[in-house]
Amino acid sequence: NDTSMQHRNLNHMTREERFSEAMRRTLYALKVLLPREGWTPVGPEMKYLARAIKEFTFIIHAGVFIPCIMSYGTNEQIAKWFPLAADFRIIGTYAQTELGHGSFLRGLETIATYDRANQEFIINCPKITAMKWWPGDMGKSANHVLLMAELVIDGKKYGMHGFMVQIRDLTTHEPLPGVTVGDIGAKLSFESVDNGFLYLQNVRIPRENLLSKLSEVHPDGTYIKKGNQRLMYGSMVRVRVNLIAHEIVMPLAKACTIAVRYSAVRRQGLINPSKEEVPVLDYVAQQHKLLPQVATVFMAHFAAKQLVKMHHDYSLEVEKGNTSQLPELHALSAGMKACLSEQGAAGAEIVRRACGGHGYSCGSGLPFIVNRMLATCTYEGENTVMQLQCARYLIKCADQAKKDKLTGSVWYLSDFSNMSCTAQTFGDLQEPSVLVKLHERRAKCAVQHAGKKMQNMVKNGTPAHDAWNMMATLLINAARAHIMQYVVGTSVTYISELSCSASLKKILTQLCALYALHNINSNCGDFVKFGCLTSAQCDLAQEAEFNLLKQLRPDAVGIVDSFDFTDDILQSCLGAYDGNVYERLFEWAKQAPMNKTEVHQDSYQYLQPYLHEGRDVLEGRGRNSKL
Ligand SMILES: CCCCCCCCCCCCCCC/C=C/C(=O)SCCNC(=O)CCNC(=O)[C@H](O)C(C)(C)COP(=O)(O)OP(=O)(O)OC[C@H]1O[C@@H](n2cnc3c(N)ncnc32)[C@H](O)[C@@H]1OP(=O)(O)O
Ligand SMILES: Cc1cc2nc3c(=O)[nH]c(=O)nc-3n(C[C@H](O)[C@H](O)[C@H](O)COP(=O)(O)OP(=O)(O)OC[C@H]3O[C@@H](n4cnc5c(N)ncnc54)[C@H](O)[C@@H]3O)c2cc1C
Repeated sequence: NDTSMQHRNLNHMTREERFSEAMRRTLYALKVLLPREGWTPVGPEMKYLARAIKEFTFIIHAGVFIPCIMSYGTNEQIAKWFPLAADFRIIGTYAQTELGHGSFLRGLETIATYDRANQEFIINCPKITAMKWWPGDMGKSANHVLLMAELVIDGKKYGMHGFMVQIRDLTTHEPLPGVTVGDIGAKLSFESVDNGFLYLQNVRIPRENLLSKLSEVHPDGTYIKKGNQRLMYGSMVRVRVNLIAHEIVMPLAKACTIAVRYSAVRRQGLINPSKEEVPVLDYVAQQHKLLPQVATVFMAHFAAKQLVKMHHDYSLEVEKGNTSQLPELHALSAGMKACLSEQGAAGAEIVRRACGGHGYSCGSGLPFIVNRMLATCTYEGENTVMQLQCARYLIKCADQAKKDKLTGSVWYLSDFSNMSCTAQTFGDLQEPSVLVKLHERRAKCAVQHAGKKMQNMVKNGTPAHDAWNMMATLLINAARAHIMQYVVGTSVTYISELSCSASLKKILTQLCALYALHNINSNCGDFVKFGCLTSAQCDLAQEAEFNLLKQLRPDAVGIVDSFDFTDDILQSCLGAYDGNVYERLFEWAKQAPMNKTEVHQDSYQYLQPYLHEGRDVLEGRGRNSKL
């Protein structure tokens, strides 16, 4: 209710206005509304803040830079940098991606050379492709970066390390000597974020600015490893775990709220010719577009909660020096981020398109969501690369399953019990336990299929790396199948253990079954190819999905209302709670800058001569053209 937090209409603002407004609102929220002892930008309030603000800035500062200080810094370094960053007295970003490399981290070219005489690191981007490119908050906001660079001592390379580098003067905010920094320009979305470029030339930093939890350089240049070097990748794992809730589940929930509410209001066409126009939500085709996406919100939310818990438990173990869970967590977080961002981004576009022309209007609030969700398929690990990372782990586990009983998220790879499906009716296929088994069997077969294909190629003399490259599509499918069985399995467990009313549990169980059946029907080739379902059972699976659409239709609006987004957050003429779509759209359009004058003078000057000729002809004073 604080007017300082109300959103002006973003679509009618310039990019620079949105950048400034997001910064004002974010700092107001964090510094005025939230100042409490012990508050940190990575605390529980963030999920409320992320809900409460449609566009905020300092996402990387709060979501990546600060957690990295905690992950990579020694206690002394944390004590120095964390309070400054948590209180926004320094603004940082995570500068890893370069103009020439983003996915292949071993190819990064920025160099940090140790200067023993002065006990400093000299940071250099040796060529244009080494320039840091993309980091959020870096173009105009950040005065520090957590720079990921190749450490070099006496000509020897030690791999990627994290360095704290100041890039702007703390008084004037001007770039420091050797620093060329700026905004990378207009993007598909994230208008309020200053993703930036950073070119460093002979920038010197003290030895103490190497974040040294995992390794350190002594004054004489001796390099000491202090832990599992794969923890150097740990920040990416944490962000992949966290971004699912913030950047996939929540935006998709907003898009579904808008599209379902609008579909309940928008009347268009007839089902029964003798009756009146129907709300488009009565069309089964519309239900088939919208309701599986609503189900995805819930299932992704449940699976993400489980992943966050797994990451939390893993983090406690790492503190004790036990990193044994890291490979599974890396594979699961990479696969979940990739598969759920793929589903979420596609789902947001499906529901946008289901809103017809008004879904194409920025006044619907949907283009903002769709464009922003598209970025989740690229940042924090491009999806293909992430799926292949997940597949790499699955293939290794499938080999191990031949001799060991596996546990954790891959346990099903060593489950050799009879997994044939005996479903005789569509009701059988709505049973959670049947759906879980079907997904486990499909995943197991997909992983084994990809592995077998590669083994056969290698047996016939193909080098392993070529076999891997040629079977990449099968490997990606195996990763998707693995994640789908994880999402379905964890959701079924979560719902069964949820203490809630029977009516709510019934709805959640129906949504879970809808999500699983929609996935089966969208991938029935796999389910038949791997012998999970017969062709007749595939027909039953379709019948089962349609039956659930019918059962869920009456509660569709109530279900999205339960996401509880305010009109101010949705910023949607189609999704406002009162359903006054047309009045809101008209009011919104009238506020467009184009309409601040009746005649748009800048364009009218070009049109005027022709219009006056037309006027003269029509008023009998001019000659008509020969056309
Ligand atoms: C004020 C409001 C605040 C709101 C806060 C909200 C917070 C939450 C929301 C956050 C918003 C999100 C914004 C994100 C912005 C975007 C940021 C970025 O994009 S940062 C840059 C991200 N970049 C990447 O992810 C790069 C991807 N590439 C890689 O990770 C690696 O290059 C690679 C894994 C693809 C390959 O690495 P490489 O060293 O070549 O490894 P190999 O493939 O050879 O594998 C070797 C070995 O290492 C293991 N491995 C690889 N990665 C990891 C890892 N991350 N963790 C653990 N282990 C890892 C791999 O499994 C192999 O193991 P092996 O046993 O040998 O099989
Ligand atoms: C909105 C946004 C915010 C970002 N914020 C940050 C940030 O704060 N900090 C930061 O460091 N970075 C950030 N990034 C950069 C992001 O991490 C990279 O864009 C991402 O890692 C992909 O790297 P790339 O762009 O170099 O693509 P590349 O790695 O060049 O990949 C290009 C394409 O090649 C294919 N490909 C690449 N490798 C493989 C492979 N091994 N197998 C098969 N196909 C492959 C894929 O199709 C891929 O899409 C951001 C990016 C975006 C879009």
